Amino acid sequence: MPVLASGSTIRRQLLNAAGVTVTVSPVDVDEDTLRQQAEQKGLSLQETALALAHAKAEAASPQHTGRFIIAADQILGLDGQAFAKPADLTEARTHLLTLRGRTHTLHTAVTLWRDGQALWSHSSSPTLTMRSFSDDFLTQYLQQEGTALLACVGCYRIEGLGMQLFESISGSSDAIAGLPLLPLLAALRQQGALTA
Ligand SMILES: Nc1nc2c(ncn2[C@@H]2O[C@H](COP(=O)(O)OP(=O)(O)OP(=O)(O)O)[C@@H](O)[C@H]2O)c(=O)[nH]1
Repeated sequence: MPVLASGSTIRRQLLNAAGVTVTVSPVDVDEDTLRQQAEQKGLSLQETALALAHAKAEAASPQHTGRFIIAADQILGLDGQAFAKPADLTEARTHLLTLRGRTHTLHTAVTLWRDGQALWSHSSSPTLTMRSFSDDFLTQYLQQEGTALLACVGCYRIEGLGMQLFESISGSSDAIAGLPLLPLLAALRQQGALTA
């Protein structure tokens, strides 16, 4: 059974729904410091997301010898500026007002490790254009979604009400939710962790 080195509920749900049972084993890496170091090295947001995914897999490795470890990371980019998950609903409102009527990118990376080695990784950059929703809609949306939004880097759940925020989307809904499934399932088959 692979290990999912993530505290993201939707990542586990996506794998379970696709028939992949995982052992959830979140890790505690200092994402802010790693992001700052990546920026100082001149890494792109996409490269930074991949570096963070690797850092999470590496942190999980010691306690899961011999097992496949799946780790992922997602950074929202708007005109080159990175957004992290909101600290509270006030910040979520501010984020959504900034994203309103504009196109942002979800730089998403996933990696597969075993015994301290990276076996495979993949990056995906869905782009999403938010419609110019009204202030009334935003107030209603925040009231309905509540603190569940604090777990979402874009302050939306694409699998639910979040879909009402958008004018257009390019990319798969699983990549938007934080885990590019088809490439990961192919990698798990290729490594013999799933039946081909
Ligand atoms: N439910 C849901 N979650 C989303 C969506 N878009 C982004 N997310 C979540 O936003 C989070 C992005 O932050 P990350 O730093 O990659 O992951 P995390 O939540 O900190 O969890 P770790 O993997 O333990 O670091 C992930 O949990 C994604 O699953 C969405 O549309 N729906």
